[in-house]
Amino acid sequence: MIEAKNLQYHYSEKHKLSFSNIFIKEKEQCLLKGISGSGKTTLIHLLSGILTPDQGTISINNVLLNNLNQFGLDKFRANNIGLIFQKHLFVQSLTMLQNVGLPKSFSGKSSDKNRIFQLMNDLGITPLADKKPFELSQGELQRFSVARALVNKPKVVIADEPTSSLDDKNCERFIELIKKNCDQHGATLLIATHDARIESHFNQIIRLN
Ligand SMILES: Nc1ncnc2c1ncn2[C@@H]1O[C@H](COP(=O)(O)OP(=O)(O)OP(=O)(O)O)[C@@H](O)[C@H]1O
Repeated sequence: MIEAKNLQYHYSEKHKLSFSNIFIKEKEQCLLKGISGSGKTTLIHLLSGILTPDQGTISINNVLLNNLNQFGLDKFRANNIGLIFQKHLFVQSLTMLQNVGLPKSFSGKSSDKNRIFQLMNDLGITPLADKKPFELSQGELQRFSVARALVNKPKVVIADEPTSSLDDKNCERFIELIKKNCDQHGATLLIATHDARIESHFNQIIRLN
């Protein structure tokens, strides 16, 4: 469940953003749409506790993020939210297998190799497991981002333009995998996107003004 009320955020005095209230029920799968600059990425960063709102409240699965300090937020995110970003941030000195396992160690759980390999097999990236991030293409890194986001079986998955660097085949594969995984684990899914290819897969659409 994702609930946001009366959210406001400003990057500068001249630039203030306010958002309509949002309520996404547990297990719902939803797209976040809006023209460029409407605040999709900002909203995703607020919902995942990366940015702190100037005003308003955010609850994820009935936990009020406003009540958590930085350490609490980081721990809550590692345990409960799978994030997929437009830009792929990986630790360059680690292999992809080690990178995918990182959320497990952040959340204080031991590594689940079966889960990691099952996800990498589903995404067709197992042969790249021993490579380092700088050796991979953007599309390959994107698929590793998906594996990393899902490794902890999060109850909420939030993605920002996850299919922008994928060809049609991998875009289709991504949507199938993410929807299937969210269904299997009862996770709520929110995807911010411009990608017309994925719209038909979702009934629920939130539009930002
Ligand atoms: N770090 C920043 N500093 C100042 N202004 C910012 C910053 N990040 C975003 N903005 C501004 O805030 C507004 C919302 O940006 P945001 O990236 O959230 O929109 P978006 O809908 O995700 O855009 P796009 O679809 O182009 O990715 C834009 O006007 C943008 O210029």
